[in-house]
Parts: sequence; structure tokens; C-alpha cells
Amino acid sequence: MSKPEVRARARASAVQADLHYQPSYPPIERGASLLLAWRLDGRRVLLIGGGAVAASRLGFLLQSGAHVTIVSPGPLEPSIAYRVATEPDHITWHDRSYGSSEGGNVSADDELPVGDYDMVLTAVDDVALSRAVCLAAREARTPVNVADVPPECDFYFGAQVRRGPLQAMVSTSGAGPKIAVIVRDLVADAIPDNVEDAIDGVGKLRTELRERAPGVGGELSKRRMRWMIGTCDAWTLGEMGAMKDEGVRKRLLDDGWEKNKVLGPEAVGVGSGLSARATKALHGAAGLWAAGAGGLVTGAAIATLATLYFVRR
Ligand SMILES: C[C@@]1(CC(=O)O)C2=NC(=C\c3[nH]c(c(CCC(=O)O)c3CC(=O)O)Cc3[nH]c(c(CC(=O)O)c3CCC(=O)O)/C=C3\N/C(=C\2)[C@@H](CCC(=O)O)[C@]3(C)CC(=O)O)/[C@H]1CCC(=O)O
Ligand SMILES: NC(=O)c1ccc[n+]([C@@H]2O[C@H](COP(=O)([O-])OP(=O)(O)OC[C@H]3O[C@@H](n4cnc5c(N)ncnc54)[C@H](O)[C@@H]3O)[C@@H](O)[C@H]2O)c1
Repeated sequence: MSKPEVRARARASAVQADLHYQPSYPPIERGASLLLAWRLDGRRVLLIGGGAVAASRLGFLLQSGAHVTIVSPGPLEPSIAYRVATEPDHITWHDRSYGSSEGGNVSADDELPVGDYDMVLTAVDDVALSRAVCLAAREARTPVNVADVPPECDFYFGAQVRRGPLQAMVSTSGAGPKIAVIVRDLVADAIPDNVEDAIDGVGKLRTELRERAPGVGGELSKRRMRWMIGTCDAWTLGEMGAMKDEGVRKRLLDDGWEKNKVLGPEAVGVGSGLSARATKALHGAAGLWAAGAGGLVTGAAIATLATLYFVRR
């Protein structure tokens, strides 16, 4: 055997050995969507339609800071008309139909081409127009959602809950939108009232920690993360609201961070005296919230996966 042949045989047997190795990783379940929090601040979105569904889309888009171009003949759904009047810097309304039609064929040819936008949404009761818009958007590689037509959606809207900066979305990967609504309501009920205070307090603590120990990456970043995780684990959500107090944060940073120690609430004069773990167990929803604000997103994802599992059975 020549040297290259020996090497090739050795490579092949190494690959074989790898294939026979069965690690205990969970199997991949296809059919899910990639859940993301899409940053649309200052981005351009084209919204075609001016009815109830467009109104719901518009509310979410404005919350995300997008600039929305609405194309729809009036009269608009009342809440859209109100936003058009009161949000002139964030909305441009074109009082007309979108697209053109020749010889009975609807086309997405328009003075406002879909490729000029970062996202395109249609919410119209016009199947041919929606399909034409979807094709044009895909040609231009602009993500598109056609309300209620899954094959023409690059992403779905889910059922959402918002509490200030906290956002959770439930999707059933298109299988049962009503179930998404039901699970969303369960998730909303499970979120403690004081979660906004906790996020506010922890957010301020993180900002001040970064001011004291600035920089990205490296050992410092790892140490900062370990300290934040340890601190959040040592406090209940209810107790974390006390971090809104500047004095509490200063004690945590001076006596904790600077001395390389994680301090519980009692150590800085806050709390019930119960250990964080015991209090969290009493609160019931411990697992979902244990990792603090960062874990909230994970919590939503867990809820979603649970939904997926439920729907598939
Ligand atoms: C969650 C929510 C978000 C939103 O739209 O903002 C949303 N649908 C909501 C409600 C809802 N929609 C429908 C019902 C009646 C019950 C029923 O039909 O089951 C209810 C229940 C109700 O109204 O309570 C009818 C419906 N919807 C779709 C089809 C077509 C099909 O499935 O083939 C049909 C049948 C039409 C027909 O029969 O003709 C398709 C989609 N609807 C989606 C999202 C996406 C998948 C979401 C996921 O991942 O699960 C997806 C794929 C595309 C999209 O539109 O993005 C919103 C809740 C808002 C809230 O309250 O927060
Ligand atoms: N995902 C959901 O939750 C959900 C719920 C209900 C309905 N839908 C679907 O969403 C679509 C819209 O529903 P709706 O209740 O808002 O309908 P709607 O009839 O209230 O509104 C349709 C809007 O589209 C406008 N329009 C029609 N043709 C147009 C064109 N060529 N260019 C621009 N605008 C045009 C109309 O002027 C109107 O403002 C429907 O197809 C419906 O099946 C989705």
C-alpha cells in the first residue's frame, strides 16, 4: 500500500470509530422555529393592510422602535388611525392599495419595493396579492410574514406577554395558535408582579459593575459573569427589587465584588431571613426564574418547548 493509501485508510477507520460512538445527546426534533428577540430599532418595515390584524402587528412594531410604512386604503382601523396621527416620526401612511394588477393578474410591482425594507408584513384578505408580495420579498431576501398563511411566513408571530423590559413569546410552530394563547396566559399568571422591580434593580447593578470593571471578554468578563450569576442565585426575585436602592448596590459592590465574595440579601440588610433557595422553593416557580433576568428568556423558551411537546403528543 502506498503512503497516501495508508493515510486514507487510517482516516476512514477513524471516521468509522466516530460513527460507532453513541453519545447521550438528545435527538434533534425538527419542525421548531428559531426563537429570537429581533432588534428593529430604526429599521424600516413595510406593513400592507390596515385592519384588525395590521393593528396588532403595528403595536408590536412601534414598541420595537421600527419605522413603519403602512400601505392601505382608508378608512384605517381606529387604533391605526390614532397611531398615524400621533406617531408621525415612526409611521408613514400611503392611502392606497399595494401592488398592481394587469389582465386579472396581481403583481407586487409597486413604487415601494419590498427589497427596500428590513421586514415585510401583509395582513390583507387578498390571497393573490399576499402570494405575490411573499415571492417578491423572498427574491429580495427580505423576511416576510403573510398573516395566517404558514407557507408564506419566514417567521411567525407568537402569543406574547410583556411586563416592561420582560417579554415572553409562545409559539406552537404553527400547530395551534389558540394553544399558544392559552399557554401564554398560563405563563403570564406565573410571572410574579415584582418582576419589573427585580429587572430594574439587577439591570442597575450590572451597569455599575461594568463601570467598575469595564471591558469585554477575557478573565475579567468571566469573573463578572460568575459574580452576577452567584448573586442572582442568592437572592429571590422579590428581594432583587431592593437592588433599585443605590445604597444596597454600593454595599454589594464594595463588600461583595471588590472582596471577591457573593453576598446574600441579609448581608446587605435586605430580606426575610429565609435562605434564597428556601424562599424560591416556597414560591413554586423556582426553576423558571432561578437564573434571574437572563433566565426569563430561557423560561419562555422552556414554556414554548413544553408546548411543542404537548402539541405533538
Ligand atoms: C399567536 C398569534 C399571534 C399573532 O397573530 O399576533 C397567531 N395567531 C393568533 C390567534 C389565532 N389565529 C387563528 C385563531 C383561530 C383558532 C384556530 O384556527 O386555531 C386564533 C386564536 C384566537 O384568535 O384566539 C387562526 C389562524 N392562524 C393561523 C392560521 C392558518 C393555519 O394554521 O394554517 C389560522 C386558521 C385560519 C383559518 O382557519 O382560516 C396561522 C398563524 N397564526 C399565528 C399566530 C402563526 C402561528 C403561531 C404559532 O407558532 O403557534 C401563524 C402560523 C402565522 C402568523 O400569522 O404569524 C395570535 C394570538 C394573538 C394573541 O392573542 O396574543
Ligand atoms: N394571525 C391572526 O391572528 C389572524 C386573525 C384573524 C385574521 N387573520 C388574517 O389576516 C388577514 C387580515 O385580517 P383582518 O381581520 O385585519 O382583515 P380586515 O378585512 O379587517 O382588513 C384588511 C385590510 O387590508 C386592506 N387591503 C385590502 N386590499 C389591500 C391592498 N391590495 N393593499 C393594501 N391594503 C389592502 C383593507 O383596506 C383593510 O384595511 C386575513 O387574511 C385574515 O385571514 C389573521
